[in-house]
Amino acid sequence: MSQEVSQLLSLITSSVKAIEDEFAASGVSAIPSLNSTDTHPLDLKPLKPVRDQLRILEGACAQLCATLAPPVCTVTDRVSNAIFDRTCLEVVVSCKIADLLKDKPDGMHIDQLGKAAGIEPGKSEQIMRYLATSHIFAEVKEGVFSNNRLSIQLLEETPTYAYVQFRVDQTNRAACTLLETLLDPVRGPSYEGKDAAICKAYNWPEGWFDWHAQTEEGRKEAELFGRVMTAFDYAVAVQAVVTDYPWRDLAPGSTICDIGSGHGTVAVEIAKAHPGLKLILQDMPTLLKYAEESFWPKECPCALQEQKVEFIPIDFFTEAPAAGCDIYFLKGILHDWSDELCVKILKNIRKVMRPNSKVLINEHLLLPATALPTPLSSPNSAPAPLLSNTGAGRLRLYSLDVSLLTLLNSRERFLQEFVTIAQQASLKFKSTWDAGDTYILEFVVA
Ligand SMILES: C[S@@+](CC[C@H](N)C(=O)[O-])C[C@H]1O[C@@H](n2cnc3c(N)ncnc32)[C@H](O)[C@@H]1O
Repeated sequence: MSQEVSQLLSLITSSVKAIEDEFAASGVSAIPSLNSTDTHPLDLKPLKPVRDQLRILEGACAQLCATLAPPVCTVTDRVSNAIFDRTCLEVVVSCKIADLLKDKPDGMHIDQLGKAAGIEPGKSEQIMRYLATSHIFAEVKEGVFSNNRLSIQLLEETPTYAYVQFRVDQTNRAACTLLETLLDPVRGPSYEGKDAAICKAYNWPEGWFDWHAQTEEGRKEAELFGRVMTAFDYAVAVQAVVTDYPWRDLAPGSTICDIGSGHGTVAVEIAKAHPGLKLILQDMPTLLKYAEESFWPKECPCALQEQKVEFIPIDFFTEAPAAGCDIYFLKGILHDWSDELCVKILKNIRKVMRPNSKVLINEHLLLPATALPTPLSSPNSAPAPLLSNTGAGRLRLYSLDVSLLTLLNSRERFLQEFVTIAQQASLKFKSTWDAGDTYILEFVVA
């Protein structure tokens, strides 16, 4: 066995053992079978050791398979699977197949299921078997399909359903024009939102968020996008932003201003965990309307009753946020915009900060995909022989990066890039907090 293969194998063994230990310590030691529809407390709240080990496991498994499999298989599979994963998910989400299988633990025969979905049964079977082969849905016996732990994520009531709809439809249409956009003499070299692939695909004169703000169709889509962000937040273990940053050290009554809050997926969790804090959510009016009228009354009615949460519309390029807050929190905001526009947003915040206010920038941090050891100064770390960015263990970040390119003509950044941008708004870097897949970067008045 080559040294690299044996190192990868031992990473797989040690990470699986560590994850099993965490399941045992969680109080619900049984790991649910993939073919059940059971949930586990760690599903939505994976602890830091589980997340760290899972990244290693995913990176090592993918690297081992890519090392041992014939290269032609890996590359041809990659392109076919990408196309047909998307296509088959589009079919099952549009035909609401997970909902048709709800509360049917013994599954449905494909004749009955195809008929209910409105698709010829033989053809439905091809779609369902492809997905069951990649563990989304279970084929309980030949020709009989049921939900499983993955397919229940496709029930219409879940945020993941909205996420899949958004990706297979709007993102996909935009992605199909990416090559043409990259080679376009005007759009190719531009970093302006209005020149993104999505604007070419839909013929929009302005950028994606302008479309959200300015058109009726866009406002409806913005509401859906709030649900999309909730699913994404769960996928990047957003709970860690709440558990791994010391919010508890803030004095009761301290105010956190969540800028570009969306519905406030994180803010709502902070409000539940720290009811003494005050939250101010600032975003476009459409998102705040849904947040105030639907999301918060369901998720955290106490915060509304006790007036611990306020909703204040903002255009963060032209207006300063609420003055004098203890914390200005920006999650997944700066990665949407060019350096120049990020400086504009931060300068607007800087204007209203008190001397001891903090700015928390919650973002992913890029690392190169080299096979070299991670620099010691880096907040990420991957054991050899994994890629320094953990490869498949962090692929979600790099697909998000290409998604930002496609939808907004923007990109994820390296730590030093955030420090440089913040300096231009007279903010000084203090420290980094590890929060799930993302990091919280703390800045103070320079
Ligand atoms: C990627 S989402 C992040 C949402 C939320 N922070 C989260 O992580 O779930 C970006 C948010 O910025 C908001 N946004 C975009 N342009 C804005 C502007 N000019 N002023 C205020 N909010 C804006 C969008 O409506 C959206 O909710």
